[in-house]
Amino acid sequence: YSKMACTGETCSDLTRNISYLSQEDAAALDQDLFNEYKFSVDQLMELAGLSVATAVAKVYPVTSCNTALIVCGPGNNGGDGLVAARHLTLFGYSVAVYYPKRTPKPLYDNLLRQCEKFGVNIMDNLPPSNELKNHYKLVVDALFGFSFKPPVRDALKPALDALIYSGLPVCSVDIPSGWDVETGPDSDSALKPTLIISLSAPKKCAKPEFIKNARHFLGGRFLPPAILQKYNLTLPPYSNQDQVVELS
Ligand SMILES: NC(=O)C1=CN([C@@H]2O[C@H](COP(=O)(O)OP(=O)(O)OC[C@H]3O[C@@H](n4cnc5c(N)ncnc54)[C@H](O)[C@@H]3O)[C@@H](O)[C@H]2O)[C@@H](O)CC1
Ligand SMILES: [K+]
Repeated sequence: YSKMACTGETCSDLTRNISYLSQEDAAALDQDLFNEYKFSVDQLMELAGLSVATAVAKVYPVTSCNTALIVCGPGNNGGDGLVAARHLTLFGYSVAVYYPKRTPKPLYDNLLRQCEKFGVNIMDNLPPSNELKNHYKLVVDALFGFSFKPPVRDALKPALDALIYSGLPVCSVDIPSGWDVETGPDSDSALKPTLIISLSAPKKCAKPEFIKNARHFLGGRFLPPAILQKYNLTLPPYSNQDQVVELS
């Protein structure tokens, strides 16, 4: 059982030497990367999406699971999903994207166009959730990330339900969609991912007590060392040139 120690907004898991970010700190860290370190969203999203595709391919190799559905939401979590869709295509997967609520910004328009050009199937409608198993081997949950505030609004409820009731392995980008960023799932019917790829640093909802049955990877290998200090973050080192590190 994990022993937790908390200082300010950050909690560290003493047995695994891992810190977990609050929702507020996750947003503040994100802003620091843009404002102080002068990263563009595109830069970080490319690395985040590449990490997601890399972890998915490690856990669900293309030799056994070659068809993936990616459900993308309206924010940057959805953008990570669009980037991952392109990389998974490059890794040999046959990929479909469902992106029901599109935010009209050049960033997302361009990522979507790239997906089309790479042969990703952009779908306007999903088959019924009980039929998804007939078409795909896994689903990537890129619906909501660290800015999500429950409960899910009606417009995106069907997309979340498709993830929950697909019966497929679910790979959640950064946080499992529908979960409170800090307190995790609110009921037994919440999404139960089989893989979580935390980006930059895990959020509090990714503590072991909430994600018992999932494999957990860290990705988004772009944090400057001074940010680790500022947010009092302890994270496992990446090996060599790896884009992801497994946390359990
Ligand atoms: N610093 C980092 O670690 C980075 C984070 N990135 C990604 O960016 C994500 C955060 O992106 P954003 O801040 O754009 O936000 P999200 O993608 O988490 O979601 C925001 C969108 O969801 C909607 N939304 C929020 N609550 C809702 C509800 N209850 N019902 C329906 N819709 C709801 C909002 O209106 C908004 O359109 C991270 O989780 C991560 O995936 C990466 O792209 C790049 C770098
Ligand atoms: K997600």
